[in-house]
Amino acid sequence: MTVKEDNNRVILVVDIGNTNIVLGMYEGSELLHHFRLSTSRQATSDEYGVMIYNLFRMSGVDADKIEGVMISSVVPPIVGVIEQMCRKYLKKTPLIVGPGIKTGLNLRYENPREIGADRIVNAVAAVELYGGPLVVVDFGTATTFDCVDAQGNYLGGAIVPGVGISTEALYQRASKLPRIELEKPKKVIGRNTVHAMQAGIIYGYAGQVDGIVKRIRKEMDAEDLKVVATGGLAPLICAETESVREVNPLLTLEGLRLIYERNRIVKA
Ligand SMILES: Nc1ncnc2c1ncn2[C@@H]1O[C@H](COP(=O)(O)OP(=O)(O)OP(=O)(O)O)[C@@H](O)[C@H]1O
Ligand SMILES: CC(C)(CO)[C@@H](O)C(=O)NCCC(=O)O
Ligand SMILES: [K+]
Repeated sequence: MTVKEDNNRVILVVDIGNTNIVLGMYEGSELLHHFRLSTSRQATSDEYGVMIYNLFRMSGVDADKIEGVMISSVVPPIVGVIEQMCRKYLKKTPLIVGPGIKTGLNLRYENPREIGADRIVNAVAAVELYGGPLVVVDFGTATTFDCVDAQGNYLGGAIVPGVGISTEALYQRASKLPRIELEKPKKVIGRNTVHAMQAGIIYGYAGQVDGIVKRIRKEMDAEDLKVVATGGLAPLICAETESVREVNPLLTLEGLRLIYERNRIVKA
């Protein structure tokens, strides 16, 4: 790994999800490193501090070079723990996506505070990279659909049980169904249990995306709607969709970086 010797500022972005905490280190617009930790509701700020310390050491980035930290969280109890970790180990007070943070979007949810921060962050990145009108699909713990029109209005969207949790429920609740490897089966008509489950999950989720997108396109009256996807399972599912044009696994980190830049207070 290369160690950057220049004095350029580095920012740390942190996406706290229900399954994973994803961290990215950016120098300017360049993503130097990214890491995925499993979300632990028990871990203390010191335990997260040890992880961060090791990640910095492993990647050869000097923690003193961190100019600032931008966090989004959809797990309320963890954000305070990570915030404390940043203060103690990085000597930085992080910015947190929420009220008071500029996103550049006009949030048209009935109650904007209710929108998951990750959904806002995805929408910000997608608008910047692809331009509206668009829909972002994120295959995380939940699969989320977020719509933005050509004027930058965040319109809302849809929330579906995610691929991982629905597959887990099937295995937990049906005695004869095993835990399976998620890979594309050769045919949609499965002739054994594993192939039948793989067909149902992969083609089912792909069809769900195409079906919801079709309705969104109609409701937004946007023939030119762009469909962008992110999240761990996006490549697998989206290869089977007709509507998804772009898969960008790092969309949420990009969004956090953009929001940081829009809210950065330059110290004299
Ligand atoms: N190969 C796989 N087989 C089965 N389930 C998987 C696989 N890869 C990921 N998952 C599950 O899919 C879900 C989404 O995974 P992913 O890693 O994209 O989460 P994430 O985007 O970090 O989610 P969040 O942001 O909500 O924490 C998780 O519940 C995960 O356990
Ligand atoms: C839907 C999830 C769980 C996806 O991570 C998250 O965005 C969330 O908790 N949202 C809050 C509800 C909403 O966005 O309307
Ligand atoms: K996510």
